[in-house]
Amino acid sequence: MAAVDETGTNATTTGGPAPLDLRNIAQAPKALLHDHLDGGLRPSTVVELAADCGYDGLPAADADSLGRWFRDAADSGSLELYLETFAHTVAVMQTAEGLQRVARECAEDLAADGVVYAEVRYAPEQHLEKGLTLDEVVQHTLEGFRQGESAARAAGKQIRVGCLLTAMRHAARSREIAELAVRYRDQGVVGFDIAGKEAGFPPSRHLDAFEYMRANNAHFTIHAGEAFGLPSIHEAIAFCGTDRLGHGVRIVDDIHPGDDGTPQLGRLAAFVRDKRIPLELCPSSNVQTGAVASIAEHPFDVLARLRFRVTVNTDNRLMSDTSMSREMKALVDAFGYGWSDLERFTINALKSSFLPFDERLALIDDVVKPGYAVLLG
Ligand SMILES: O=c1[nH]cnc2c1ncn2[C@H]1C[C@H](O)[C@@H](CO)O1
Ligand SMILES: [Zn+2]
Repeated sequence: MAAVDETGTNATTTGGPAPLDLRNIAQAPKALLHDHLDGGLRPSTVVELAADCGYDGLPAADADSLGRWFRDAADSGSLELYLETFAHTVAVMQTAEGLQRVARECAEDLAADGVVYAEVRYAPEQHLEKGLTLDEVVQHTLEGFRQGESAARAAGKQIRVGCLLTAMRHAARSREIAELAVRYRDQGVVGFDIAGKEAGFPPSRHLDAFEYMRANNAHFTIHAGEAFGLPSIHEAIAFCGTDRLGHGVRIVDDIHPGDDGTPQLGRLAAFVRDKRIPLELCPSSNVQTGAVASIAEHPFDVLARLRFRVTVNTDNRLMSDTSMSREMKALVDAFGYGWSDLERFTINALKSSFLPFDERLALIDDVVKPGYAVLLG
């Protein structure tokens, strides 16, 4: 993989590290663990699918205005208001064609941005309004991901997409969705998750779903420690046995300066770090929902310096008007990271992925390390 500078020339010809600009970051192999299918549609696709399926509730008629509307509406300072914007994407993802197209474009867009491995999640229970069954929803989405992987390959880009099935935490279908995830584990579903409003809906409401996953040696992550703090993280780990934390950013509330000023970890933070529990951090999304005040004040750097298993994620590319490369660039600008930091975050993500171990290793050794070696110069 050749790195290019802003003029499009090959960075390796000049020697030394490639400039850390957006274009070169897009060339770097990246791994993404936390991206919502219904939060990553192209605005133009939302407009077209709405016309196809007769949805007349869109807040804007053309793709550019609609893209701006999503970003502005999601910039709400509250998770509850942020989540309201999904009504419009979910509305156009109710048919076989809609689901396949959105999944295909998701894989293509991530691949074009240099993502080589992605775990993309969505809640099948939200896509039954026009009569599809849960199984059909999963089958159409998996078919879309496979089509997107092939299209990316034809365009010279390599990507592997694993799917996570999410249950909505305010609803009562989590056990059913966990069973669905296990049923499709050999066809591209790599794990399970719960998402939605955090306050008032603790992860322990869904204990039987997590027990089912554990009983089947299957992987799961839990959105926790985003809009609600340490109790939610504690439950997700201690009672539910989560493999990873979706966001988990509020773990920083259990880290305080000691008498000599160095950060001291409370028991929960120490447990998360000791156990290498991955944090699926999503910087831009956290600013939009008010979980943190700005990227510069994001605990990402504190956690990275303390050697937590930090990973960089997009959460919702449409609502945050972002991409994997832009999230990385924002962190580079805020904290002065270099290529070796970005490589470490990428390897962290692959180590934490729900892929079989040998496949994780192959991506790290054959794709990620050689890719960053070129950029490091
Ligand atoms: O960041 C989030 N926190 C909690 N729930 C979320 C977040 N982003 C998306 N969701 C919800 C809205 C989607 O409809 C659902 C499934 O992808 O997950
Ligand atoms: Zn999320």
